[in-house]
Amino acid sequence: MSQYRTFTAADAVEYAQRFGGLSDASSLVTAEEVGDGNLNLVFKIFDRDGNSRIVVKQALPYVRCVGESWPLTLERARLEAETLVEHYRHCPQHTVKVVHYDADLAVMVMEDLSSHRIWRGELVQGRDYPQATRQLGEYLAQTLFHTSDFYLHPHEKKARVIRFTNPEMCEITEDLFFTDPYEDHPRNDYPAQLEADVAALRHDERLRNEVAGLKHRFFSHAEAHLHGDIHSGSIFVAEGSLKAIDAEFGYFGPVGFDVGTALGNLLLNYCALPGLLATREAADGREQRLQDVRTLWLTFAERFQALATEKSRDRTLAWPDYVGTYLKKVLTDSIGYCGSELIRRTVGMSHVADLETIKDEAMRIDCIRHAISLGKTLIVAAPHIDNIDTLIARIRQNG
Ligand SMILES: Nc1ncnc2c1ncn2[C@@H]1O[C@H](COP(=O)(O)OP(=O)(O)O)[C@@H](O)[C@H]1O
Ligand SMILES: CSC[C@H]1O[C@H](OP(=O)(O)O)[C@H](O)[C@@H]1O
Repeated sequence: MSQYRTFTAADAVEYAQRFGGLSDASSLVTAEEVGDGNLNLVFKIFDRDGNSRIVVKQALPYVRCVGESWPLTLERARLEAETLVEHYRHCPQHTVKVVHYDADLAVMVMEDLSSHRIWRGELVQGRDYPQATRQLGEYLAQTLFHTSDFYLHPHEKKARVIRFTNPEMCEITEDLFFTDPYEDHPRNDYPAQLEADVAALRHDERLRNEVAGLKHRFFSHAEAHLHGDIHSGSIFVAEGSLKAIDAEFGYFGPVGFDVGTALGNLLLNYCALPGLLATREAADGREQRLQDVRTLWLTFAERFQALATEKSRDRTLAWPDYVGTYLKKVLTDSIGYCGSELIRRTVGMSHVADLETIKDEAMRIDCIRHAISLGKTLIVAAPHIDNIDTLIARIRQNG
């Protein structure tokens, strides 16, 4: 019989006292539920002085933003905790530290990142964190290289693919990214004024063919242990610091999916900036986002290449030219998945604050239209773009 029960604030305090690993645990007295994501409960636990000290996250047996009509596996708490532990092993400087995990209660306790802010909110305000994209590139290179066939023994890799098989969470991505936006689906959600733009996606044969390929690779290419949902709302930043959280979509999939999701969220902000900031600041912000796209890819690719040169364990994959050949394929995938993130966040059910908070309705619709059009362009162009400067030129051409 499962011990699972949904935590109250009092339960979360008691749990943090027992399992938070703090030497002054009895000073923890109150909790506030701060979850603003689509799926789970998140409690900040405060001490007597009102300082937030530790965080307790619990999976609900359903999708929080929809309700009990959409049941969802509690197993996602294990997948999240174990993915974060694994990523922390390879990149502690850019991964939240998990202190404790409990399968029966679907709860994990983790370090409190209240000194940081969620990156998306900062991007929406036009606040720049100059080191963030370099740090994100480092996180992606370290976590994806060390969980790939370049590094892991083939037996160990296969055992991990099994341990991190994540069918229910992957199904959400499979549907929301690659199916719904290209069909007339009730979960889709976009302004009526964009009906013609969205209908055109359904009838674009080249686009549909590329999206089929992206979904097929998401199903079948177990290249590395992905974060699985590395958007700017899953990343905390502070001056000189970046930490990834929220890894419940973690599984072994195509490396370009993580890189492309991260790039896509920079470009969602790029599309939204004209609606968020005054003309001059928006133009500067957009230039900065394009530089961020460049820095993110180059840091990821250079660091992955260096790790492969230094640490590849498989003698065949260690052939000096091979990592370059592989990274070209990763760039193609990344551009495709980046385009699919732009489309699923505008046409599909799950939207982003960058676009949703634009106050002027006509401007908001223009920005969403731009994101859809850029997403479509990138998905179709991806197989023909073989370097980052061509990608940036293509983004500029699109407006
Ligand atoms: N370690 C943490 N420290 C401080 N706040 C956190 C931490 N983890 C999550 N949060 C807060 O909870 C919110 C939701 O967390 P998230 O992991 O994104 O939930 P979900 O899985 O529902 O998307 C975050 O946007 C952030 O405000
Ligand atoms: C029905 S889940 C929709 C959406 O929510 C997840 O994001 P988050 O956990 O950060 O709120 C993920 O991106 C899913 O695609």
